[in-house]
Amino acid sequence: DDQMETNNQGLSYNYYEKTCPKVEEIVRSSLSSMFILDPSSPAALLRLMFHDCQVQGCDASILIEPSGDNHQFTEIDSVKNFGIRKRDLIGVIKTSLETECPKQVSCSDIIILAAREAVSLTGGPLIPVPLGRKDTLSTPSKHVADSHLPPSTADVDSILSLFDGKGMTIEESVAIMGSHTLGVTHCNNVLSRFDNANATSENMDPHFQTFLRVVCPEFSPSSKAAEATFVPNDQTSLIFDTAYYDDAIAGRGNLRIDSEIGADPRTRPFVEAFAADQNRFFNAFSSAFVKLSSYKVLTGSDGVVRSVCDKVD
Ligand code: HEM
Ligand SMILES: [Ca+2]
Ligand SMILES: [Ca+2]
Repeated sequence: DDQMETNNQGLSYNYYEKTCPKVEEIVRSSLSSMFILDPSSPAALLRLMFHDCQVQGCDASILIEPSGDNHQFTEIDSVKNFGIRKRDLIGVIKTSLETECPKQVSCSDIIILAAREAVSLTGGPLIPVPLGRKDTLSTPSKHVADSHLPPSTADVDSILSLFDGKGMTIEESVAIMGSHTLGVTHCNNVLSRFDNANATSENMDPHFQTFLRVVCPEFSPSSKAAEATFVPNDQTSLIFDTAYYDDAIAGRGNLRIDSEIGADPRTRPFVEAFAADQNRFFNAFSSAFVKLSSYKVLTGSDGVVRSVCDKVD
């Protein structure tokens, strides 16, 4: 029948059935070749989704390239977006989709589908995602991005309240942090862990601390060296698995949150459950992913389908 099943946010699981039936297939096949060329790109695309959704909702605002007078003052210039990479891959997929079904598929849906493939193609669950997001025409300021993206020193309290604001349970919040099973952290984001004056160094295995100090010696956090050196996010940083939770329990988390989540009495039970049961992690991750990717979406006439992802035209 023609009736569309829509969720609370006005998204639906068969949104492109008539206008671009092959959309999921095209995104998947474009990404599988891109991921072979650079196996670190799934991590970049998963983080890209989080940072887009966190600032003004999942509306592809993060792809807008600063131009003219705006330069240095827009979303992507925020220091919190340090390390965001591979935004251009969304544009490449968009170009293929414009050939197949012109002006139909939004850049914001492509970001979500790319993140979904990042998880699936690295060994995680294949998450059914509702579609129908529209793109924004307004560019958030650097200041807005600074205030909505979490600092690298975020603690358990702050992430629980951040994800609670997206309707997630504690179990789902612990699951979505499992995104750090992929990718890297640059030394500039790690150096605060050596600062014993604040609580950021808690729950750190001494051997792991030694490893971090070797990879990230005492450079200044703003130095080129600190921004050019990185550590893997878990022992299997190209594979979507539960090793992140083993590391959190053992005190081998790179960031304060990756460590504290393994020690805090509110989160530790879920960290242990996920370390022991991959299915339980994948199920909780999938429902958390749908909540995160449905956050403050534009639908219908509230937004547009931009024809080029990095420009508002
Ligand atoms: C809310 C608490 C979070 C904090 C404080 C946080 C912080 C960070 C930081 C500081 C990095 C390192 C960036 C770099 O040095 O290049 C990072 C990497 C990453 N984050 Fe998060 N993150 C959080 C939540 C999330 C969520 C919800 C996702 C996905 C849904 C995510 C996905 C990733 C991925 C995949 C990477 C690796 C990126 C790459 O290799 O390029 N993070 N995160
Ligand atoms: Ca956004
Ligand atoms: Ca992993």
